[in-house]
Amino acid sequence: MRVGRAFVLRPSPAAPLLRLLRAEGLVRRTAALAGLHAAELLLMIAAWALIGDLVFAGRTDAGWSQAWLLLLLSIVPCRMGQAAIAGDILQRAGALLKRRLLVGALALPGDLTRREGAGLLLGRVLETAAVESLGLRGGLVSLVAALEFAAAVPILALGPAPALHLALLAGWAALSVVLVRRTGRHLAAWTDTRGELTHHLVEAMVGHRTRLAQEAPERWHDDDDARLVRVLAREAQLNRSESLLVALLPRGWLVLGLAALLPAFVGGTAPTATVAAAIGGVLLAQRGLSTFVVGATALLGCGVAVRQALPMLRAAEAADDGAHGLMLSFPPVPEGQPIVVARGLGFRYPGRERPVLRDVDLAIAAGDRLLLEGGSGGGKSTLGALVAGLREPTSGLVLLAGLDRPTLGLVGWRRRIAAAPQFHENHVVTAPLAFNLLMGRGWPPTQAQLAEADAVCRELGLGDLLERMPSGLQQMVGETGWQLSHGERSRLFIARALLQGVDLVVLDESFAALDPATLQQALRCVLNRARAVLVIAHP
Ligand SMILES: Nc1ncnc2c1ncn2[C@@H]1O[C@H](COP(=O)(O)OP(=O)(O)OP(=O)(O)O)[C@@H](O)[C@H]1O
Repeated sequence: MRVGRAFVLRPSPAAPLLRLLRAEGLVRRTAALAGLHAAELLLMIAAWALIGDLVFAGRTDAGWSQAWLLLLLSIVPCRMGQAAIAGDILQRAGALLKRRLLVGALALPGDLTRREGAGLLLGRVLETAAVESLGLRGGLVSLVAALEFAAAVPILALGPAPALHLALLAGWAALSVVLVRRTGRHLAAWTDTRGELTHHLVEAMVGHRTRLAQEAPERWHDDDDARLVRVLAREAQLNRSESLLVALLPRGWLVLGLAALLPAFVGGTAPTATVAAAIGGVLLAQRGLSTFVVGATALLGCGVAVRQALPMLRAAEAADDGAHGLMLSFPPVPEGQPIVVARGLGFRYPGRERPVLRDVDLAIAAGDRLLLEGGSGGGKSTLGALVAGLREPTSGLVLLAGLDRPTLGLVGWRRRIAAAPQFHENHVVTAPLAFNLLMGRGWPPTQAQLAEADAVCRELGLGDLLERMPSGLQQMVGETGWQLSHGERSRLFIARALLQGVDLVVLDESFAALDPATLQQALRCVLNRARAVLVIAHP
């Protein structure tokens, strides 16, 4: 069902980013900022050139001094404009970045979150704060440094040793790049070891109760010291590299730049005005280098953080691509009509030699009540995840109401099929019970949705629980709230899937924790309420 899609021309990967930046007015604002800074530099150079001319010509009358003052004063509005625009850019770009990261964090593929583990992902999220603070400021500061550097070049060209000065400046710029890259490597290594430490700590905390019960106390902190020593060693390397950058680059240039003027001083051949111009150029380039060190250090931090945030930014892009299902309408599939049709379906987990599923044909129609049984590890949950759109097949085709996944997008798929994954894959969010039940329907809920949630809970045998909870449906549940029992949680998961009002509900071992009488009651509720259901269970 990819008809027509092959003819859509894909824009370059930078195009969506540029579109976003344009939409936020960031390109225009950055150009305005660069313009104001260039104006400030020109005014400053003109002011100093004017005063230099006057002093060398011995003319110090009031008119010229007033012109000089006027030039200096015009710098003030330039500076004010720059500060206002820079603040505006930081605020807009920060908001844009936060939005993208939030979209991306929720759209991360399930396998990636599982593979990396909560700790490493938390580390990534924390690092992304640096993208905003360091990246944006670093970018603006580097822009200023580039302008100062560019302004120094023509001024040095006016001096008594233009070729020597420009060659030295080029060499020094090359050295700066080498030192910055070296610092970047140390920063990346330090960030990686720090991320591993965060991951280790989070894993230790998540598994805290198991470790208390199972692990010998003398082994609780086995690895901690070694990890900490590794982080500190990397940090020391980074500090040495940064010190060299900050101390050597601007000051080294000042010494070299002034030393290059010595022959002109000693020989006394060059006109004083050209020597003064060259000193001005050396000082301006030194200012550019100092600014560059600040900007480059910030940009390095940002680069490392972007590397961490990349999966989230990519996932945000994929979510944009997968959101076209929003534009389609989803009338319920009529009784007897196919909801899901799969042909030659296959799935192999990355890194595994053999596929878990091979050549599966499957058809589920509106009104069907299906039971999928099989031994442990046979691939039942994997098939359920493929049907629910939580995984994509490695071969074969799945159609949902006649459309394929690229056409519907994840959003469209979710509008037709709801899944209650296995217990260890499902989660009670720390929030009111009502939110946990209706999170698939948007928030805040209507009175009718709340009444429906209440009715489904009672049909599933959760009436007693609702009576016992002081705040009923508004009771906080989850890790730090009311602790639901195993059987209560599994019925919450069933209710959550039923309340999404979709064509097909996939329930993966959702009844395993229930006693026989409660199981019968829950099954009756599911059979009454679901338009079609696929139940996965052990024989
Ligand atoms: N992320 C993964 N990476 C590699 N292999 C996996 C992954 N998830 C599952 N498997 C393997 O795929 C096989 C099928 O798993 P699946 O969970 O689909 O089986 P199941 O029939 O639902 O099993 P059970 O009844 O025990 O829940 C198992 O051998 C499992 O170890």
